[in-house]
Amino acid sequence: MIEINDLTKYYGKGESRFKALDGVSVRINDGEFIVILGASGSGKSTFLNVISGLETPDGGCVAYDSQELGNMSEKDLTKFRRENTAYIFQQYYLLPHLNVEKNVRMGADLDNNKDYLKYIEAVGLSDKRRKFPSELSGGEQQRVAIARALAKNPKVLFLDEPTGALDEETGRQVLDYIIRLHEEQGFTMIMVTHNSNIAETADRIIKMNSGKIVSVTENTDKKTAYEIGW
Ligand SMILES: Nc1ncnc2c1ncn2[C@@H]1O[C@H](COP(=O)(O)OP(=O)(O)OP(=O)(O)O)[C@@H](O)[C@H]1O
Repeated sequence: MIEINDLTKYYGKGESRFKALDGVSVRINDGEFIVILGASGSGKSTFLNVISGLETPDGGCVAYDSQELGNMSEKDLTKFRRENTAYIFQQYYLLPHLNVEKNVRMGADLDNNKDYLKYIEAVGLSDKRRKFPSELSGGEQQRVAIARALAKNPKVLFLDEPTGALDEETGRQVLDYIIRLHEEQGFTMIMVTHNSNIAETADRIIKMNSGKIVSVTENTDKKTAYEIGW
């Protein structure tokens, strides 16, 4: 379980000081799929970055099974993140001089996980494993990023607008891969998106506004990537 308690986060100094997170508390259960919705600037990415340990809060705390991130040294936090978490962004951040297999292997090596080929297969790219990122479509590149993230065998997968750069058809396809892999492998998944339709595929929906959580809703009618609007 991830326990998030009364987080605050400021950006800037003096008069331009801005409260990006304002007393955010919520508990996330193991294996849950959470979607975080909110207008631009509502603090979604800041929230994701703070709970994943990428950024430090100015107040409050984040604990994974009672291991508090704030009590860890920089070195321990880096190790914790490497061993337990993975990130998928709107941009794919693949290494252009490495082929698909080597990009994914880089993720796998972090966890001494040599079984990386199965992740390439899981995202349907076995026949393209020797191709370079520039030879792939946007959707295929994002699927490589998914395979790379999952090859780390993360306990928690963070996604920030994973389909934001994709057209509808490709976006649905990538979302379908993500949802199916989550169901098969049971990691916890926390996804930030502008697309409120995607919330219909999640277990719970967190809505944010002005750095605060305004609602947390249980989704009792989970849909697939192909059943939602876009
Ligand atoms: N590094 C930073 N320095 C200064 N201000 C920042 C920084 N990062 C975010 N902010 C500000 O904090 C607020 C929340 O930003 P955040 O990126 O978390 O919002 P968001 O809901 O994810 O928005 P979007 O949907 O547009 O990505 C915004 O007003 C933003 O300008």
